[in-house]
Amino acid sequence: MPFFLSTSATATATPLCPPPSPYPSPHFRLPSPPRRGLAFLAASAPQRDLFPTPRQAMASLATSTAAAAAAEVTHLSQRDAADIDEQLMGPLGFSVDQLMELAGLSVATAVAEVYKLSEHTRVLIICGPGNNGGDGLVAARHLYHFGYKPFVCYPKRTAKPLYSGLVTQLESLAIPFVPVEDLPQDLSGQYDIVIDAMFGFSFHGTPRPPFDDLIQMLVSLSVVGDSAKRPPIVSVDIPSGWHVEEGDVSGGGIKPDMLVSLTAPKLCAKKFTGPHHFLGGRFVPPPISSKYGLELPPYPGTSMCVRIGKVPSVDISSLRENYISPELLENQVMPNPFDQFRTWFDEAVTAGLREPNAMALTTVNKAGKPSSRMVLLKGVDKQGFVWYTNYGSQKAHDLSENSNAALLFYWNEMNRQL
Ligand SMILES: NC(=O)C1=CN([C@@H]2O[C@H](COP(=O)(O)OP(=O)(O)OC[C@H]3O[C@@H](n4cnc5c(N)ncnc54)[C@H](O)[C@@H]3O)[C@@H](O)[C@H]2O)[C@@H](O)CC1
Ligand SMILES: [K+]
Repeated sequence: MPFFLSTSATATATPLCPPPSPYPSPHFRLPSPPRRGLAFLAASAPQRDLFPTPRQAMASLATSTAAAAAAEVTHLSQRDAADIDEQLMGPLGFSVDQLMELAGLSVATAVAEVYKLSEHTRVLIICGPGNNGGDGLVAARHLYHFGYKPFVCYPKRTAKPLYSGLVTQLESLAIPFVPVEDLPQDLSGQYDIVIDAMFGFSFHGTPRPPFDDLIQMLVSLSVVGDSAKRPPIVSVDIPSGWHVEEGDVSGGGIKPDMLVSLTAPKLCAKKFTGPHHFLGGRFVPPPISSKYGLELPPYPGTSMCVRIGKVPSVDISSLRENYISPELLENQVMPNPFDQFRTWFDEAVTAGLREPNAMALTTVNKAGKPSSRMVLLKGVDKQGFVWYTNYGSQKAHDLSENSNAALLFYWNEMNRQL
């Protein structure tokens, strides 16, 4: 029969311990000796100790990622890409400004998803004369608003109101426009990301000046051995200079680290071997999907981009986050840890964190073997923290043998754990 457990085991703890950070952090102390451990209280609540929502969400994310990797994603010919463009902006009622805005936003969100602001701040966006360049101008604006520091190289400006408007918008943000001749031959020292928005699906032949030199600059960048020592290259829709269908025919072209395909990948994307392939341009209406038989991965939630293909294997030791938080000193925290918990919990809820009531519960059996699992907080008062479980669970067994337990809340987005 189900019941719930409440604990006051951590009532005397000082429950304030931010993740590793430059400021002094109070310690989490287990009470010594612990109070009356865990009280088994009769209740008729159903078993709720699982974590259905995030677990299901994880499963569905894993499934959709794997599905996207496994399923044959449609690749468009140059002709079909241009046809789709025409139909979107003809019978389907879109304007070029709208599509460009959504495309540029997709590029910016994909970049921000992979290259965290804390490690990649300065972004050089090299823009070409057509709509691919326009996507770059839009992405520059969004990246600025995300907190990045964009620099734009836009050597062949198009004298149309759409483009001059985008330039004015960037100028109003004091985003620097860098002339080609002012770019250093080696971009590594000055930029943390380089976005290639020179040419998209209308590119033909061989690149003409000044884009030939700019492409060579990116080629030299991509041959630097240690990828950690150079800015990653992000290509918008097509790696500039590649044949739209055949790819890098000469083998001497740009080797981007990331490709953001728009609407649907073009045929050349089959030759892309970099670690990050994303799809953007979340505007494809059903008449286009059915006419061209488009098989594309679903966009998760409200995202403007979705990863296509395999998730790259990560070097675990390279994962790190620079925590930037206001100072937290012991004399700033409330004397009663329950009051402090309530204040922080309310802040976590107000900040819109996903399941701020999720907590890790660690129990220990009579042999001293610890076990941890996630449970959901169901209440808190001066008596302690409440969650639900049933007599048959391992945690219930452990608690009946050993009343010591620990709880951990981890509110990553707020740099707080408790
Ligand atoms: N429906 C879609 O698929 C959308 C497409 N968008 C973007 O639009 C791009 C296509 O835009 P455009 O058709 O304007 O074409 P591009 O941006 O691909 O390039 C066309 C421009 O490049 C020049 N050019 C072509 N070959 C050259 C060469 N060898 N040397 C020097 N210059 C050369 C042309 O004279 C023209 O000015 C897509 O790749 C994508 O980035 C987005 O803006 C919006 C939605
Ligand atoms: K490009």
